[in-house]
Amino acid sequence: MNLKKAAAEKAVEAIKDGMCIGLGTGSTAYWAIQRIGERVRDGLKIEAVATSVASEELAVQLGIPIVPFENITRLDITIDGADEVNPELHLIKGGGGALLREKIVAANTDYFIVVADENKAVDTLGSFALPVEVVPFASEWTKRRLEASCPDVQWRLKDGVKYITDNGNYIADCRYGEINDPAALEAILNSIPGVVDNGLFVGMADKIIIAKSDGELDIRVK
Ligand SMILES: O=C(CO)[C@H](O)[C@H](O)COP(=O)(O)O
Repeated sequence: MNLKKAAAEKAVEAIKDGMCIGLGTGSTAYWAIQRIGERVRDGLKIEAVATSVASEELAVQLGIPIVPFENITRLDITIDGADEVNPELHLIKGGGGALLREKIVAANTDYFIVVADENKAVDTLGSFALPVEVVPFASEWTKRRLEASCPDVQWRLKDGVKYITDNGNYIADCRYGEINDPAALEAILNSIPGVVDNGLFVGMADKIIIAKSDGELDIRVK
């Protein structure tokens, strides 16, 4: 059974005619976009924005109407994946490098649905290295500031060079171990000059759909 697909397809059931939809990024959001594409082919009337170039390209291939961000003021529903979800519905995101656009989109959405397989459910956030998006200017200085609060900070690399986000920035992957107060850490990180944003999504998810290997869906709501 494809757990990511099962969670994603359940989430897509919430989409109705006339809605503006935020499309997430990653291998779980991929299945949501595929299903939305099928429903559009069957006559669903929606408009969408995407949280990454990759998701936008996929949506366009599938015939999902993509509109400029400036053309809409608010999204009805966004469906996106996560790297970790905790029992309070707080998240770590950004494993795919799209955390900034994902957070902007989630923050401007009325109902943010997170889809995941059971491997993403944790009691305490922090096993997954927290992605922090950093502007390239003086980035080693910013990294040193991050190291003041985190024992293990590594630049994300792609093909041996620093990974560049869709926004032209770097990602520092920060291993904190257990993150017991995500809201406090989010505020600390975002107060460091040079940090654009970080992958902690605190209090943003309205619903989390976790597909389990026994075939059940674990659905958590705010
Ligand atoms: O935050 C993300 C991308 O920036 C993804 O939603 C997250 O990494 C989960 O990815 P996947 O569904 O492939 O496991």
